[in-house]
Amino acid sequence: MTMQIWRTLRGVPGWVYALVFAAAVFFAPMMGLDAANTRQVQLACILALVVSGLNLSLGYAGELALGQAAMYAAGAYTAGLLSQEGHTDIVVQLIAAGAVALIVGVITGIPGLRLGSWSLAMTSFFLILLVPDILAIFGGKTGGRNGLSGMEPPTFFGQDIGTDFYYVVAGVTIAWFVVMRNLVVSRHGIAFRTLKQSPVLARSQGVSVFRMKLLGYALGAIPAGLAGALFANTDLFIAPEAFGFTFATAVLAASILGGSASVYGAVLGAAIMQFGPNQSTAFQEYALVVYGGFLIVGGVLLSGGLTRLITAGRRWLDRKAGMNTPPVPAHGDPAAAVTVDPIDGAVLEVTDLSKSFGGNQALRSASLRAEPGRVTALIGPNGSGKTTMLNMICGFYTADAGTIAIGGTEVQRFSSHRVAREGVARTFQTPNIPEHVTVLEAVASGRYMTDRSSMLSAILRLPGYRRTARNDVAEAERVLESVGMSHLRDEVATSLPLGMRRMLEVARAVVAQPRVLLLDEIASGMDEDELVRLATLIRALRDAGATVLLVEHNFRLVLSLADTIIVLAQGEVIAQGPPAEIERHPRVLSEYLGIDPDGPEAAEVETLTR
Ligand SMILES: Nc1ncnc2c1ncn2[C@@H]1O[C@H](COP(=O)(O)OP(=O)(O)OP(=O)(O)O)[C@@H](O)[C@H]1O
Repeated sequence: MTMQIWRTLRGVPGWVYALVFAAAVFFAPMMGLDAANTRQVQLACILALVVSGLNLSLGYAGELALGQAAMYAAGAYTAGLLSQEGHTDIVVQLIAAGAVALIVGVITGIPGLRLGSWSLAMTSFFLILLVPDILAIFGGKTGGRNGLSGMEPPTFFGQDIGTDFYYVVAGVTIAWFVVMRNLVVSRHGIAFRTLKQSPVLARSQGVSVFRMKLLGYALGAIPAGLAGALFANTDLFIAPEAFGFTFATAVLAASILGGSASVYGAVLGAAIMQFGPNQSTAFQEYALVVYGGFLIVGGVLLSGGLTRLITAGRRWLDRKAGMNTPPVPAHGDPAAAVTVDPIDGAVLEVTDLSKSFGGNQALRSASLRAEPGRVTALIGPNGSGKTTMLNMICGFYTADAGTIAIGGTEVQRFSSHRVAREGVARTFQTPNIPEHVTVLEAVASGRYMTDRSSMLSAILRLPGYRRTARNDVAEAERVLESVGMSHLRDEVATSLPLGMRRMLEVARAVVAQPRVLLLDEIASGMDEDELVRLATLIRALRDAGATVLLVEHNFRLVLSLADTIIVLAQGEVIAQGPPAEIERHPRVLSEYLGIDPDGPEAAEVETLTR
């Protein structure tokens, strides 16, 4: 019975719950909520806005930045000063506050992000410490440490808002959360998560890490600015203490406690904070201690905050209700034909490439050429430089000497996201898949550079975005079908077994319609069926016109797939040619396979590979 109710509840789309909750918050005063609690909900909404900004930059873009308190101050003082000057319209104040906060975010974010590592955390931390001093310097206008008073009550197109101000706060908060939700579920949101987990993967998909992190931080400034304007109009008085270090810690604690990688975590964290410690005046003295406690509970004990706990509970109930389908082997005939749209492959030409790491010469004047419509395999013993070669083609390392050309364009000086934009897609030796995304989302994320669509169009759900999102899903479903994994589309991608995670990586690279496809040891961990599927897909890609460069230890697979084999040993190309030639090459037999070229084993290799 209980499980039946659970199944029914799970059948209701998630947005319905969000809508009901939003309506309950919006209409709370009409439904009889008293004035004191209405004020608490209003303050919780304002805090939730600030926390959501931190979630965008910390939880999604992976950058610990505490500057939200400063942007909150920027928004509040912008609204306050406008109000003093007689500009009481709340719409004007909100727009101005959001814009000023955005400018503060961009200006303070650039140096912090340029320096990399912990720099943004440090610069944003100092920004908070500077807020009271900056306000004191402009004391004539801001009232300095005494605070800014003399604000006029807010108006809406000339009408006094009065006690209806609550609806403005609730309305702005709900609107922002819709915007944020639209953003995080879009391809840009997945790109943020990818970036957080693996900047290397994000770059390989054409994402500019600096630009994206700045965008996350700067976008997070907007709700903080809006919250500032709303806060300033709540009591028509603001003072520097409201925006200091204690507030910044409260925001961080709420974010971590609620779950920073979650839209709803911001609401949950802010609500707990507002209805818990913030309500009591006796608590002020111990504020930092309590926030520290929340940080420990949220960050260390819960790891992922309360939303993660809720998700785990939901999964547990799903399992109890028999709703979880455990990953099962791939569906369908592994050898079934796969159709791939024609691909405009590009010639990959590497000439005299050298690279050393300290005294270790990983590549010595190595050259290779991979052509469209052909599978070129790169083989060699462990440590011979194969992965280094792929990493250099992708722009992860700079060359000591030599050139790399894709379709005639020299790319050896390009940053890795620019190489990706030239049409290079790759898989990784250790599968690199963002956490908490579904199989379908993970595969579709490979299309980030295909059919580009702006963040604004994603936020506003414009027709262009809807079309791109539809194409992303259709294309990802099609490729998943061809690798027999379409039934796993809604599984958590990282929960798949190794062979399937590798296949997922191949699918993710394929949806990008790459002109050059680099596959790094994808066969290890795959079972026989998966190997057949993989071979079928690679042949289909080749026949569609892609340039495939395959780094592989599975010699049998290499011999059955490759048109040309290039053999590396100690960073040097020691042999290249068609499979029939390579399998008899004495140096390949002795250095790669460790077989005496004249012994009986050499003949065995030939029969094995027939
Ligand atoms: N980032 C790095 N820093 C220092 N040395 C490196 C780095 N990357 C590779 N090397 C060294 O370069 C040499 C070539 O390594 P690489 O990983 O390219 O070989 P590989 O042929 O791909 O080996 P495997 O088959 O084991 O993956 C090795 O000696 C390795 O230790």
